[in-house]
Amino acid sequence: MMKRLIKNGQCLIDGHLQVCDILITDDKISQIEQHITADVPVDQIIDAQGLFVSPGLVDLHVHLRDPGQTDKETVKTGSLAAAHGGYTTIAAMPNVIPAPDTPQRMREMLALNQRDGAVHMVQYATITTERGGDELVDMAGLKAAGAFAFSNDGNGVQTAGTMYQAMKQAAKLQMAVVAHAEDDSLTYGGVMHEGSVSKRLGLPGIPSVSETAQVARDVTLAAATGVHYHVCHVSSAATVQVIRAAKAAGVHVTCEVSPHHLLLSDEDITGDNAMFKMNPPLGSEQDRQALIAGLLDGTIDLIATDHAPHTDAEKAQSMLKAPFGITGSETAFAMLYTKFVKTGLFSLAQLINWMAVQPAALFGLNAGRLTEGAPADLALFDLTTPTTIDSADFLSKGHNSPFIGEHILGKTVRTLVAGKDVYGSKH
Ligand SMILES: NC(=O)N[C@@H](CC(=O)O)C(=O)O
Ligand SMILES: [Zn+2]
Repeated sequence: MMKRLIKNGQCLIDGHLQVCDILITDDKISQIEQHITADVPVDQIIDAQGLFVSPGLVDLHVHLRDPGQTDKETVKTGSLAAAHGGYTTIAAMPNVIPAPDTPQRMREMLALNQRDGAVHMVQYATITTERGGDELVDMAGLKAAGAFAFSNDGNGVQTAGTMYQAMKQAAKLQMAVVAHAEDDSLTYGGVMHEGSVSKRLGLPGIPSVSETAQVARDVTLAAATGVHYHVCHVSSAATVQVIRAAKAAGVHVTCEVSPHHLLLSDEDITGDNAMFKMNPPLGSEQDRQALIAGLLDGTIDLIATDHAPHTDAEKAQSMLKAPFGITGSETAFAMLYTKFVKTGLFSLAQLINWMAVQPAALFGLNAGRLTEGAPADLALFDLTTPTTIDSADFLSKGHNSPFIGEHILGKTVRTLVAGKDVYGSKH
């Protein structure tokens, strides 16, 4: 038996930071007390003086590019990047090549995740074959093979009838449908949010109705089928309102917002810079305020990064040519802590609720809690020493972050998964 004692950390107890000691026995948390005087000798003492000891964060939306685009990321680098960000459980999106759209491909994907993942991983299957068209996957077979949920992320499901049939089957299997909502007939080849900024910059805009119209369709279908419908990276005020109304009507809908949509708006785009190109695009300042309000009133359930690494060469191109997506795993906690908790808009307990507790609870994952008997998945953050986000510190292959150079608090000091060090023990 391996016993490790985390001494003198600060834990959230009843919503407030209090000094605590945490005893880890093998892969579980065996005791949490203000002071643990180990009567049995421990194998190691980890000094957490002055550090925030958090339940490991849970990210329901990451892109690891493996197999198929390993110049952008691999399961190994992407999961290490997650660990660097304080995440101990991540859900990998299926837009890899080949996509996990059959039970056999799912088994191969899970074997790769198991072999190379530095943190706990769950895996999305696609909704349709090759993540497009209208041919539904073998949902029962994919569930039996170990799929976490179904998503065509990267693309919306264009045909209502296809989404309806997918939801019916997923409901029967008690699996969630996780939607990238985007109606392709409403995007007009845009590269950023359509509004005054896109006009000023002379760049083609994506009207936000491309997201809202599909979410409105889908909450109607979700009501009719009873499925758990989860909306990815909600980005506009109108979409928040559709989800708010659907929740009030009793539809089983949940949703996530990404850190970048909370932190940035199209007003931050001052020129043709692909570091600000992602899908859905950054909305207006009014959209950003509606996303914050949606989180605070419970319409938005959780925060997920949509970590989407691309190569330096791809993102050095014009907004017209570069691929959509920015990284997020390694910057999310520190950016949100610095910009929202330090400024008093969110409490630390709310942030941890959105980044760990809720994503686990809503999807039935055994994660996100710092309690006796829970898995020893922990992140230690330094909330007091100022640092600067430096791409040289990234473990991701991607450096496509608009937050490089930001001055932050909340650097990750150490991350443990199932009682083992996965980040920081040598740093
Ligand atoms: N968000 C993005 O801009 N890009 C994602 C796909 C996605 O989540 O839509 C990607 O895989 O690169
Ligand atoms: Zn998406």
